[in-house]
Amino acid sequence: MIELQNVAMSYGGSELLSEMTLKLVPGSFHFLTGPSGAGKTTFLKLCYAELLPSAGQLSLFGSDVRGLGRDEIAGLRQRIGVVHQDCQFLDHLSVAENVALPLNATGRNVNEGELRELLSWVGLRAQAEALPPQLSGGERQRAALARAVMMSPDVILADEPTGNLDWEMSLRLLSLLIELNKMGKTVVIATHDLNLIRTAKKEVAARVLRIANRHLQLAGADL
Ligand SMILES: Nc1ncnc2c1ncn2[C@@H]1O[C@H](COP(=O)(O)OP(=O)(O)OP(=O)(O)O)[C@@H](O)[C@H]1O
Repeated sequence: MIELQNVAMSYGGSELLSEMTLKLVPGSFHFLTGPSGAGKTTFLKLCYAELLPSAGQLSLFGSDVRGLGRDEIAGLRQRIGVVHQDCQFLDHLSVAENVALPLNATGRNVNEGELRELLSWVGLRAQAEALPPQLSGGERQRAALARAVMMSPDVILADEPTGNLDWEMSLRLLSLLIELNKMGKTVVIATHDLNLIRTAKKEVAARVLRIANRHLQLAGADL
Protein backbone atom coordinates (compact mmCIF):
# COMPACT_ATOMS: atom_id res chain seq x y z
CA MET A 1 0.00 0.00 0.00
CA ILE A 2 2.98 2.29 0.63
CA GLU A 3 6.01 1.26 -1.35
CA LEU A 4 9.44 2.87 -1.69
CA GLN A 5 11.96 1.73 -4.25
CA ASN A 6 15.46 3.16 -4.04
CA VAL A 7 14.04 6.35 -2.61
CA ALA A 8 16.40 9.18 -1.69
CA MET A 9 15.62 12.48 -0.01
CA SER A 10 17.79 15.58 -0.11
CA TYR A 11 17.49 18.93 1.61
CA GLY A 12 19.32 21.77 -0.11
CA GLY A 13 21.36 19.42 -2.29
CA SER A 14 22.60 17.33 0.60
CA GLU A 15 21.29 13.75 0.77
CA LEU A 16 19.71 12.84 4.12
CA LEU A 17 18.23 9.49 3.12
CA SER A 18 19.50 7.13 0.41
CA GLU A 19 18.41 3.99 -1.43
CA MET A 20 15.44 3.19 0.77
CA THR A 21 13.36 0.23 -0.33
CA LEU A 22 10.36 -0.86 1.67
CA LYS A 23 6.87 -2.24 1.20
CA LEU A 24 4.37 -1.52 3.96
CA VAL A 25 1.83 -4.28 3.47
CA PRO A 26 -1.75 -4.01 4.75
CA GLY A 27 -2.11 -4.85 8.42
CA SER A 28 1.61 -4.70 9.19
CA PHE A 29 3.06 -3.04 12.29
CA HIS A 30 6.41 -1.26 12.09
CA PHE A 31 8.54 0.73 14.47
CA LEU A 32 11.02 3.22 13.10
CA THR A 33 14.08 4.06 15.19
CA GLY A 34 17.30 5.92 14.68
CA PRO A 35 19.26 8.72 16.31
CA SER A 36 17.88 12.22 16.55
CA GLY A 37 18.24 13.91 13.19
CA ALA A 38 18.60 10.61 11.30
CA GLY A 39 15.53 11.38 9.24
CA LYS A 40 12.59 9.59 10.89
CA THR A 41 10.17 12.49 10.49
CA THR A 42 11.40 12.98 6.93
CA PHE A 43 10.80 9.29 6.22
CA LEU A 44 7.24 9.52 7.56
CA LYS A 45 6.63 12.65 5.48
CA LEU A 46 7.68 10.68 2.41
CA CYS A 47 5.26 7.89 3.38
CA TYR A 48 2.32 10.28 3.24
CA ALA A 49 3.71 12.26 0.31
CA GLU A 50 4.03 15.48 2.29
CA LEU A 51 7.49 15.38 0.73
CA LEU A 52 8.26 13.82 -2.62
CA PRO A 53 11.46 11.81 -3.13
CA SER A 54 14.42 13.49 -4.75
CA ALA A 55 15.15 10.13 -6.42
CA GLY A 56 13.53 6.72 -6.66
CA GLN A 57 9.92 5.63 -6.77
CA LEU A 58 7.20 6.19 -4.18
CA SER A 59 3.86 4.44 -4.65
CA LEU A 60 0.77 5.02 -2.57
CA PHE A 61 -1.92 2.36 -2.83
CA GLY A 62 -0.52 1.15 -6.14
CA SER A 63 -0.04 4.55 -7.78
CA ASP A 64 3.37 6.05 -8.49
CA VAL A 65 3.12 9.57 -7.07
CA ARG A 66 5.20 11.02 -9.91
CA GLY A 67 2.33 10.43 -12.30
CA LEU A 68 -0.26 12.03 -10.04
CA GLY A 69 -1.58 15.57 -9.73
CA ARG A 70 -1.93 17.41 -6.42
CA ASP A 71 -5.62 16.54 -6.05
CA GLU A 72 -4.98 12.86 -6.71
CA ILE A 73 -2.20 12.79 -4.13
CA ALA A 74 -4.47 14.63 -1.67
CA GLY A 75 -7.14 11.98 -2.26
CA LEU A 76 -4.73 9.14 -1.49
CA ARG A 77 -3.45 10.95 1.59
CA GLN A 78 -6.95 10.78 3.04
CA ARG A 79 -6.30 7.06 3.49
CA ILE A 80 -3.34 7.83 5.77
CA GLY A 81 -3.82 9.17 9.29
CA VAL A 82 -0.89 11.05 10.79
CA VAL A 83 -0.14 11.74 14.45
CA HIS A 84 2.36 14.60 14.27
CA GLN A 85 5.18 14.95 16.79
CA ASP A 86 3.80 18.30 17.99
CA CYS A 87 0.10 17.38 17.49
CA GLN A 88 -0.60 20.54 15.45
CA PHE A 89 -3.96 21.57 16.90
CA LEU A 90 -5.85 24.75 16.22
CA ASP A 91 -5.90 26.16 19.74
CA HIS A 92 -9.03 28.27 19.29
CA LEU A 93 -11.12 25.21 18.36
CA SER A 94 -12.39 22.64 20.85
CA VAL A 95 -10.97 19.13 21.04
CA ALA A 96 -14.08 17.78 19.27
CA GLU A 97 -13.76 20.40 16.52
CA ASN A 98 -10.07 19.61 16.05
CA VAL A 99 -10.78 15.90 15.82
CA ALA A 100 -13.54 16.53 13.28
CA LEU A 101 -11.40 18.91 11.24
CA PRO A 102 -10.04 16.41 8.64
CA LEU A 103 -13.56 15.29 7.80
CA ASN A 104 -14.89 18.85 7.69
CA ALA A 105 -12.02 19.82 5.39
CA THR A 106 -13.22 17.29 2.82
CA GLY A 107 -16.74 18.75 2.94
CA ARG A 108 -18.21 15.63 4.51
CA ASN A 109 -20.73 15.74 7.34
CA VAL A 110 -19.53 14.75 10.75
CA ASN A 111 -21.67 12.15 12.44
CA GLU A 112 -21.88 13.51 16.00
CA GLY A 113 -22.51 10.04 17.45
CA GLU A 114 -19.39 8.64 15.79
CA LEU A 115 -17.35 11.64 16.93
CA ARG A 116 -18.43 11.13 20.57
CA GLU A 117 -17.71 7.41 20.25
CA LEU A 118 -14.23 8.13 18.94
CA LEU A 119 -13.55 10.57 21.79
CA SER A 120 -14.77 7.95 24.28
CA TRP A 121 -12.46 5.38 22.71
CA VAL A 122 -9.44 7.59 23.42
CA GLY A 123 -10.81 8.49 26.87
CA LEU A 124 -11.57 12.13 26.07
CA ARG A 125 -15.35 12.19 26.10
CA ALA A 126 -15.36 14.61 29.05
CA GLN A 127 -12.83 16.93 27.35
CA ALA A 128 -14.74 17.26 24.06
CA GLU A 129 -15.40 20.96 24.56
CA ALA A 130 -12.00 21.77 26.10
CA LEU A 131 -9.42 23.76 24.15
CA PRO A 132 -6.14 21.98 23.25
CA PRO A 133 -3.98 24.14 25.61
CA GLN A 134 -6.11 22.83 28.50
CA LEU A 135 -5.10 19.21 27.80
CA SER A 136 -2.25 17.26 29.38
CA GLY A 137 0.48 15.82 27.15
CA GLY A 138 -1.14 12.38 27.15
CA GLU A 139 -4.56 13.83 26.40
CA ARG A 140 -3.11 15.82 23.51
CA GLN A 141 -1.55 12.71 21.99
CA ARG A 142 -4.80 10.78 22.35
CA ALA A 143 -6.73 13.65 20.74
CA ALA A 144 -4.19 13.66 17.89
CA LEU A 145 -4.71 9.92 17.47
CA ALA A 146 -8.50 10.39 17.40
CA ARG A 147 -8.07 13.05 14.70
CA ALA A 148 -5.85 10.71 12.68
CA VAL A 149 -8.46 7.96 12.92
CA MET A 150 -11.42 10.23 12.09
CA MET A 151 -11.20 9.54 8.36
CA SER A 152 -11.05 5.76 8.89
CA PRO A 153 -7.61 5.57 7.28
CA ASP A 154 -5.96 2.34 6.17
CA VAL A 155 -2.59 3.46 7.53
CA ILE A 156 -1.65 5.27 10.77
CA LEU A 157 1.75 7.01 10.95
CA ALA A 158 2.69 8.21 14.42
CA ASP A 159 5.76 10.40 14.94
CA GLU A 160 7.14 10.00 18.50
CA PRO A 161 3.61 9.72 19.92
CA THR A 162 4.91 8.86 23.40
CA GLY A 163 7.87 11.26 23.34
CA ASN A 164 6.86 13.33 26.36
CA LEU A 165 4.64 10.84 28.16
CA ASP A 166 5.19 8.83 31.31
CA TRP A 167 5.31 5.06 31.00
CA GLU A 168 1.69 4.48 32.02
CA MET A 169 0.41 6.94 29.44
CA SER A 170 2.80 5.55 26.80
CA LEU A 171 1.32 2.11 27.36
CA ARG A 172 -2.19 3.48 27.06
CA LEU A 173 -1.38 5.10 23.73
CA LEU A 174 0.42 1.98 22.54
CA SER A 175 -2.58 -0.17 23.38
CA LEU A 176 -4.80 2.08 21.22
CA LEU A 177 -2.38 1.73 18.32
CA ILE A 178 -2.23 -2.05 18.79
CA GLU A 179 -6.04 -2.13 18.86
CA LEU A 180 -6.13 -0.27 15.54
CA ASN A 181 -3.63 -2.75 14.08
CA LYS A 182 -5.78 -5.66 15.26
CA MET A 183 -8.65 -4.03 13.38
CA GLY A 184 -6.53 -4.36 10.24
CA LYS A 185 -4.86 -0.95 10.05
CA THR A 186 -1.23 -0.65 9.02
CA VAL A 187 0.70 1.11 11.79
CA VAL A 188 4.11 2.82 11.74
CA ILE A 189 5.46 4.38 14.94
CA ALA A 190 8.67 6.43 15.01
CA THR A 191 10.17 6.19 18.48
CA HIS A 192 13.36 6.27 20.50
CA ASP A 193 11.78 4.16 23.23
CA LEU A 194 13.17 0.63 23.05
CA ASN A 195 11.05 -0.44 26.04
CA LEU A 196 7.97 0.54 24.11
CA ILE A 197 9.11 -1.60 21.18
CA ARG A 198 9.86 -4.59 23.43
CA THR A 199 6.48 -4.29 25.10
CA ALA A 200 4.64 -4.06 21.78
CA LYS A 201 6.45 -7.10 20.40
CA LYS A 202 4.86 -9.23 23.12
CA GLU A 203 1.48 -8.43 21.59
CA VAL A 204 2.00 -7.84 17.88
CA ALA A 205 4.33 -9.11 15.18
CA ALA A 206 6.10 -5.77 14.87
CA ARG A 207 9.07 -5.25 12.57
CA VAL A 208 11.67 -2.73 13.63
CA LEU A 209 13.24 -0.45 11.05
CA ARG A 210 16.26 1.66 11.81
CA ILE A 211 17.68 4.61 9.94
CA ALA A 212 21.46 4.52 10.15
CA ASN A 213 24.00 6.24 7.94
CA ARG A 214 21.24 7.52 5.65
CA HIS A 215 19.90 4.01 5.02
CA LEU A 216 16.82 2.15 6.16
CA GLN A 217 17.68 -1.19 7.76
CA LEU A 218 15.71 -3.96 9.37
CA ALA A 219 16.82 -4.14 13.00
CA GLY A 220 17.86 -7.44 14.54
CA ALA A 221 15.57 -9.74 16.52
CA ASP A 222 17.27 -8.66 19.77
CA LEU A 223 15.03 -5.60 19.89
N1 LIG B 1 12.60 21.25 5.54
C1 LIG B 1 13.87 21.00 5.84
N2 LIG B 1 14.87 21.67 5.23
C2 LIG B 1 16.16 21.41 5.52
N3 LIG B 1 16.58 20.48 6.41
C3 LIG B 1 15.62 19.79 7.05
C4 LIG B 1 14.23 20.01 6.81
N4 LIG B 1 13.52 19.14 7.58
C5 LIG B 1 14.44 18.45 8.28
N5 LIG B 1 15.69 18.83 7.96
C6 LIG B 1 16.92 18.28 8.52
O1 LIG B 1 16.97 16.89 8.24
C7 LIG B 1 17.52 16.18 9.34
C8 LIG B 1 16.57 15.08 9.76
O2 LIG B 1 15.40 15.65 10.33
P1 LIG B 1 14.19 14.75 10.82
O3 LIG B 1 13.27 15.65 11.57
O4 LIG B 1 13.65 13.97 9.70
O5 LIG B 1 14.95 13.75 11.83
P2 LIG B 1 14.40 12.83 13.00
O6 LIG B 1 15.12 11.54 12.91
O7 LIG B 1 12.90 12.77 12.96
O8 LIG B 1 14.86 13.63 14.30
P3 LIG B 1 14.25 13.64 15.79
O9 LIG B 1 14.39 12.24 16.33
O10 LIG B 1 15.15 14.62 16.51
O11 LIG B 1 12.82 14.11 15.70
C9 LIG B 1 17.81 17.20 10.42
O12 LIG B 1 19.18 17.54 10.37
C10 LIG B 1 16.95 18.37 10.04
O13 LIG B 1 17.51 19.58 10.46
